[in-house]
Amino acid sequence: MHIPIIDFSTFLDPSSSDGAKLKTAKELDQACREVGFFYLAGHGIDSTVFKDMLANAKHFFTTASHEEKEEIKVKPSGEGSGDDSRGYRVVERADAGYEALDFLRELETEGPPYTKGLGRNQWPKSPSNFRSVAEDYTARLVDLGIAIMKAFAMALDVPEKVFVSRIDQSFWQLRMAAYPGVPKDSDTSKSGLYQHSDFGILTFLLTDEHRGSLKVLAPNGKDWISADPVSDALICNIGDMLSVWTDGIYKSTQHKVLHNSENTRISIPFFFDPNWDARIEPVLGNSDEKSKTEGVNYKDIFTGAIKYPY
Ligand SMILES: O=C(O)CCC(=O)C(=O)O
Ligand SMILES: [Fe+2]
Repeated sequence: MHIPIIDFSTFLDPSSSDGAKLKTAKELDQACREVGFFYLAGHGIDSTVFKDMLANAKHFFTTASHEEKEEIKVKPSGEGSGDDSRGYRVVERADAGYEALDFLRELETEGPPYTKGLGRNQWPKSPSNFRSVAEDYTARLVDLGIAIMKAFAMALDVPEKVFVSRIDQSFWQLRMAAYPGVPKDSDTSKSGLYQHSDFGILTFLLTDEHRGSLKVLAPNGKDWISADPVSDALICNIGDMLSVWTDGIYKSTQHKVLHNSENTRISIPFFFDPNWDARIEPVLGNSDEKSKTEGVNYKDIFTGAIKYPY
């Protein structure tokens, strides 16, 4: 299996012809049907933004004190300003080990107390540009997510508004993760993330230079392929809800992290998800009954996926 590199610049360029845009959209479409993963180049985001994001995440995980981390840790919903999902957490399980910071779109809701997912973000105080860099990055990826959905609509011959009206207030989630370094002589890695598929629409992943940590399941269901970083490109993958939306034509491919280096690995997934109130139903009228589902409500999927404590 080969993870293709898609140059998206033609689609983003307003002076491109419809024919040229369709060609790019079809390349994307093919990657989503066959692999469910692709590298996105020509996305228009300056590499300094990537560098700043990775540097700020590394700064927080490697230099923040225990107290600073505790202060912004994820708290249960109903307790103070907690909502189960935003802030700092440590995962130490048999099948996963990492530290994470999660930020989500803030909806205009009453509170505190907050219900699951509907609270407010908790930002590290240092470095001082942490929040502005992350918010700038988020704004760029929200625009990119909408543009890619337009490309999918074009390639699939679905009216653009069917997709756009359900993702134009995307309930995005920005995660910064640190997978701990693993001592050379240790025989099992406790640094990683169990096999899974992402539950939303589209994931944009930015990682540091470590190779061999992210593994993607090949279509034969046996081989694991390393999805190593490609300079200045984002690693993208399809989530379960887009797979449902496209009658199973786009693959939400299984993947996992097994980190074996002696150094901390920084990884920053951005989950581009539907609007909080969106209902997603298959749109293609695919005649294959096996791929048919009734459809799903995003907020049910999200609240089902967030299981506090982690
Ligand atoms: O860190 C990575 O490379 C991937 C993380 C991931 O798959 C996830 O958070 O869903
Ligand atoms: Fe994932």
